[in-house]
Amino acid sequence: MEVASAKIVNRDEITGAALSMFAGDDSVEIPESYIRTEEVLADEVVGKDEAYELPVVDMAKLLDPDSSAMETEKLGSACRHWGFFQLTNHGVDEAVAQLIKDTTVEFFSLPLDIKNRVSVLGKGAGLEGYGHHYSRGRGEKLDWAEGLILITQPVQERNMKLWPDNPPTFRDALATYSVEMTKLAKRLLGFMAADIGDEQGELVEAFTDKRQSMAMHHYPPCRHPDKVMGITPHTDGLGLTLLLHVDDTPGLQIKKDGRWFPVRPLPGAILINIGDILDIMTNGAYKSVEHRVIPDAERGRTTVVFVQEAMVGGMVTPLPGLLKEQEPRYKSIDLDEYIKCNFKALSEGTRFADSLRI
Ligand SMILES: O=C(O)CCC(=O)C(=O)O
Ligand SMILES: [Fe+2]
Repeated sequence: MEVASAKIVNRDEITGAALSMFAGDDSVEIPESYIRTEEVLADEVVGKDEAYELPVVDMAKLLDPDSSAMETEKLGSACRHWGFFQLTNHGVDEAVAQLIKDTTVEFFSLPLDIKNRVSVLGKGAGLEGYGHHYSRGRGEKLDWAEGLILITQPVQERNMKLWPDNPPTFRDALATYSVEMTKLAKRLLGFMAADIGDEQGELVEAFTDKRQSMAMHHYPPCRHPDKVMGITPHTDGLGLTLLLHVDDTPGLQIKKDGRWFPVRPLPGAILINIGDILDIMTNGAYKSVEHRVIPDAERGRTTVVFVQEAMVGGMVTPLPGLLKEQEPRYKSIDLDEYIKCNFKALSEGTRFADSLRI
């Protein structure tokens, strides 16, 4: 990540005490810094008794000329109304996906001193490395999770000192999966472009050869899931997010019409969501939607999340082609400046993209 942005982000180190607590050691009382019952219970969670369906988009149908138009409409509707969808038949090599899943589980199961070799506090790290997620405003409460964040593309921006060499498969598994995510994002963006009427290929171009980063999250089970948060409510500040569920433990919740909708992981699917930059680039047509994670009472949950950045000529801006027929709904801003402001706002518990609205 940009060195400039890295300094703004505050991530706490994972301590031995935190890991014992995560492991369910009852002699360790959950410290105040993790307790946020009021926040967890503040808004209603849609229960099992209410039927709802998160959009599912089928890449095979997008690619088939007979069904492509209808499926593209479905994709567009998901991006406009939910900001999230599960992508099936995504074409990511199964062995590549399995290897990154196994590698992620292996990494998190290593002893703390080994994981801390790539700690957020070491080797000049800021945003990158192993530790807690960012502390985000609201009294700087800590999330009930351990995580590893790394820049994966462009290759010359990789901070190899923070790429674990244990498990030994880690580096290759991540590099290979990163290429798959780049390809998948590009393919998907092509259909999004068709949906928003971007005829000049501006959207795909905006994402081509831009920075990609990844976050691996491990949310240990918590016997008091209404007291702690796995990840604080947020929208994704960057472009497009692609999330791989390593297991079938639920936990992610999406905000819609003031209520939290739990996501039921769909085996084999990749969960896609719109980040703030993509919301801005589509001039507000696609929604970057708030989400959070609540740990499960019984089972741990692990995810591998990839994030693609985007810009047009160095700027975060509604696509110029769209502005020929629409008034801009967002101000334009230099990408580096955007990233700095985005992380600063995150650490203050606010959302920078809101301040760009016209
Ligand atoms: O792990 C998850 O389900 C969500 C992770 C997330 O929201 C993020 O990395 O931005
Ligand atoms: Fe997120």
